[in-house]
Order: sequence, then structure tokens, then C-alpha cells
Amino acid sequence: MDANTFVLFGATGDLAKRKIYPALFNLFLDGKLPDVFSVIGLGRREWSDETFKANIERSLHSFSRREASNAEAVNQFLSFFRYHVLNVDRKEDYQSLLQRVEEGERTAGIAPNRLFYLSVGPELFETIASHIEESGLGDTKGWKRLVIEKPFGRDLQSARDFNAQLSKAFTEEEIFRIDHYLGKPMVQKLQLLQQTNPVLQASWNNRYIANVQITASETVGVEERAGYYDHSGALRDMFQNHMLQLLMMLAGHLPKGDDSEQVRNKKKHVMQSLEPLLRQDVATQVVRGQYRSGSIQGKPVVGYKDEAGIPQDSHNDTFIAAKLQIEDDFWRGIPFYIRTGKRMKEKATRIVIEFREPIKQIAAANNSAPNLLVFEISPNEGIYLRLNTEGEAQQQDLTKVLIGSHKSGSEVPEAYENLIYDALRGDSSFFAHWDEVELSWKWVQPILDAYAANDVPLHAYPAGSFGPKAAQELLAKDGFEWWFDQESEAASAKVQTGTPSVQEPMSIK
Ligand SMILES: NC(=O)C1=CN([C@@H]2O[C@H](COP(=O)(O)OP(=O)(O)OC[C@H]3O[C@@H](n4cnc5c(N)ncnc54)[C@H](OP(=O)(O)O)[C@@H]3O)[C@@H](O)[C@H]2O)C=CC1
Ligand SMILES: O=C1O[C@H](COP(=O)(O)O)[C@@H](O)[C@H](O)[C@H]1O
Repeated sequence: MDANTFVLFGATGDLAKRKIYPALFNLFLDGKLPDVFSVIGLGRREWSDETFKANIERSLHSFSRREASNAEAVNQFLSFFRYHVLNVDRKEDYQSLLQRVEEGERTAGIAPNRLFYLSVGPELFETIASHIEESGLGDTKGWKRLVIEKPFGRDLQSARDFNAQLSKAFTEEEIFRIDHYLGKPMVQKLQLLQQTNPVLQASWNNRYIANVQITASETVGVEERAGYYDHSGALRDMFQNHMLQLLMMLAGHLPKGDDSEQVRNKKKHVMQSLEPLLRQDVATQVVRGQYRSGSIQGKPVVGYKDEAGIPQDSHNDTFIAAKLQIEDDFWRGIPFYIRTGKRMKEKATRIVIEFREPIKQIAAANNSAPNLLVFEISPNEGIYLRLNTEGEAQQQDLTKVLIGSHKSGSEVPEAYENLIYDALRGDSSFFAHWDEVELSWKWVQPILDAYAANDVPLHAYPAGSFGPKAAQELLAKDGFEWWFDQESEAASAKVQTGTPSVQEPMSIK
């Protein structure tokens, strides 16, 4: 991996503390950082290098998945870091930063490769990008890269304007747009699992698949982010980015050995093949919800409008479910149902592929159920296949087994480790490319417009549920239902061994 300087804007912030330092530390422990490497942390706070390092060390103790108990390793890791005071609006601060970066490159013999990581609010992205260009920081003989956090715009037009601004300072190949769902190990493996299991490849089409369900449910509410979330909602916060990226990764038919350009084209194809959603159809294809009071894991919680900082008359969406269709030879006629929400019954991100049932009469006579292929993405990870098998009671009756493998969340590497590693290597396969972002906003725009005009009912759902009833009706209209809503806890409790094995019959539907 090339030697480089990692310039971190927002080094004193929450994301850096919770995700970036622990990820860098775990990469360091795995020998995945360059041998010659330097991190310059930036913020307005008047911190010394020592204060900065002490904060990083605290963050490792609190948030690293691996213990930071080896003092020698921690000290070696901390030796990469220095702090520099910078206010993003002040031109002169970029000049002193440039001097510091160049001095480091000279004294430590670091090749002039520079990675600029923008872990700051989106309102600062454009200012920083243009100052990087004007100050000469981006004018280097080595490579330069810009890593940016979400959100990338708040609608189609603002995303286009923002991209046009960034493009003045960085080329598309130099921009790494983080979507942390693309860093989740199971998402990164979707491609490999398809390639290495011919049985999946053979059945990966509309001849065998009845529908696909993608769920990201959360038990947390708005937390301390009322100011941001009440202007974002589930549609902007999760659906436009993470959920549509999951769709692209699943439906993209990404063969082995694809480089980032091919991955990008395949994902773009998925978005281009999505049947456009017409404004007049939003109310029938999309369910908008907002949580009211209820209980999560036995504890009472308040409704959305009673959360601190949320206005009593807020119409913001904390839940969305939508039906989508991909118009290509593989997926034509298969409905994709996508849903995400806060304050739901369980924390789980999973994809369920429901296969077509055999002839109805045979199915009914034998008590069989559709085969399911389940990708458990987070917090636990696994892949399961649900099959019909011989029942115990009567000769003809069938029962169901889940075959699969399972890892609990603590064994799974953090998304940020994968993403930072890829950005350091210059591999943008698992980042959101501009075409995808633009097409996602384009698909979502009629929903934004319909929400803004209040043309879509806002369904209340109790905290601790699986969302509004209308989300069930969305599938019921097509003769389907969401899998695992009733007994998903039982499902995860029963499939626990790490190695592939035939499990006890499950009591799921
Ligand atoms: N926190 C999270 O879990 C997640 C965050 N994100 C995204 O990451 C980004 C950062 O979020 P987060 O860390 O939570 O935000 P915080 O508010 O915790 O941190 C903001 C950072 O920006 C710096 N900053 C603010 N204004 C200026 C300025 N004028 N000049 C220089 N530095 C400034 C602050 O430093 P100082 O105060 O020292 O100036 C601080 O380091 C956002 O885009 C967010 O959407 C994405 C996913 C999850
Ligand atoms: O980007 C975001 O993601 C989190 C959910 O991420 P996960 O990895 O825990 O599934 C969500 O809580 C947050 O609102 C959103 O901004």
C-alpha cells in the first residue's frame, strides 16, 4: 500500500471517535496500514498533539472491537497522529496545514499521496473541497483522494449542485462517497456468495424467485439527532442511500473479478432498470410511518413527537416501506419490497429471497412452505436456506429446516475498517459512485414531492412493532407477507452454530 498522509477534517467529532480511530487501530493490528503513514487531525478546538492522542486512546478503549491493552502497540499506533487547528472558513489555516503536510512528507519520507477525509457536517463539504484546491493542498505529485460522509445532497437538484462543486476540485475517480452499508462484510460478500454457489446462480431469476424483501429495522429512536433527523426522515436518512445500495448490490449480477468500473456499471444498470415511480402512484406503492409511544424490549418509550427537539406537529417519516420493480430479463415481474424504520421490534438488517411455491395443491396437501434464502447482514451475520423436509408426526406432513451459518455481531469486522482500507488502497468498488447517487435521488424525488405536498398518509405505529399495518397490506395485495416478523428472535436464537449445519426444525410460519 502506498505511503500517504491521512488528513482528517472533524478529528474532534463523534464519528472520528466512535468509528474512524477504532477502524484505523484494527487495521493497524492487522498490518493493513502503510508502513510509512501519518494522520493529521483537524478541528477548531485548541488541542495539543498530546491532548489529541489522549482522546484517541480513550476512543480505542471505548469503541474498538479489539482490546487496546497492549501499551506498546497503542503507542506505536498513536505515533502516526498529529493535531492541527483549522477553521474551515479561514484561508490562512489551509496554508499552515499545507506547510505541516509538506514538512511531514519531507521529514518522514512520505510520498506526497494525500487522503482528505471529511468527517464534518455536509454544510462544510464544498468549502473544504474548494479550499483544498485553492491552497495547493490538492496540487501534489502523488495521488489525492477525497472521502466524504453522507448525506450527499437532500434531493436531486441539491445533489447535482453539490457534485458539480466537488468536481471542480476532484475527479470522480478521486471521490470516495461513504455509504457504510457497503462496508458491511455480508454486503461485500453477496457477490462472492453468488459466484461460488452455482445453486444460487441457477435460481437467481424470475423463473424461481417470487419476491425479494429487504429490511433494515432499528430499535433506537431519534436519539440526540433531532435537528438533523426531523429534516431528513427515514427516506433521506436510510432509504435513498443504504437501502437502494443494498438493492443494487443484490440485483447487480456482479461476476467474479469485476473491477470498480464494472461494479459501477452493473449497479447503474439496476437503477436505470428500476421502473420509475410516478408521483400519482406514490400513495399506493409507498407506506410512510411515524412511531408513537410503545415499548422496546420491555421498556416504555415515548412517541416521536414527544422526543426532545421534535415539534408536536412534525410530519416527519420514521418508517418507509416501498414496492419496486426491476425491468430486466432477470428480475422482470419480481416485486422487491424494501422497508426501514426506527423504534421497531428488533435491530436487524436482512434480505429474504422467497422462492416460488410448487403447485399450490401439493403445497397445501403436504403443509409445505416456500423456500427462503436469507442473508443476515447485521448486527449478526449469516446465510440460511429454508427447506421443506420430512415431518415427524404423519408420513405425508412436511416441516421446515433452516440450513446455514451464523456469526454473532462481535465477531464481525466493522464496516469502517473495510471502507477505510479500500480508500487507502484506492479501490472504490464499495463506495457510492455519482451515477448511482444521482439515479437514486431521481427515483426517490417523486416520493419527496408527494411527502412535501402531504399526499401520502402518515401512518402511526407503536414503538416496538414491525411498523404500520399498511406495510403488511402492501405485500398482502400481492399475496405475500413479510417474513420473520413474528418470530425472528426465535429464528436468530435457534441458528447459532458457526459452521454450516442442519438445524432443528424452526417454528417460523
Ligand atoms: N456520528 C455518526 O455516527 C455518523 C456521522 N456521519 C456523518 O459524519 C459527519 C460528522 O459527523 P459527527 O462526527 O457526528 O459530527 P460532530 O458534530 O460530532 O463533529 C463535527 C466535527 O466538525 C468539526 N467542525 C465543525 N465546524 C467546523 C469548522 N468551522 N471548522 C473546522 N472544523 C469544524 C468539529 O470540530 P471542532 O468542534 O473542534 O471545530 C468536529 O470535529 C457528518 O457528515 C455526519 O452526517 C455519518 C454516519 C454516522
Ligand atoms: O446512516 C445511518 O445508519 C444508522 C444505522 O446503521 P447500522 O449500521 O446501525 O444499521 C442509522 O441509525 C442512522 O440514523 C443513519 O444516519
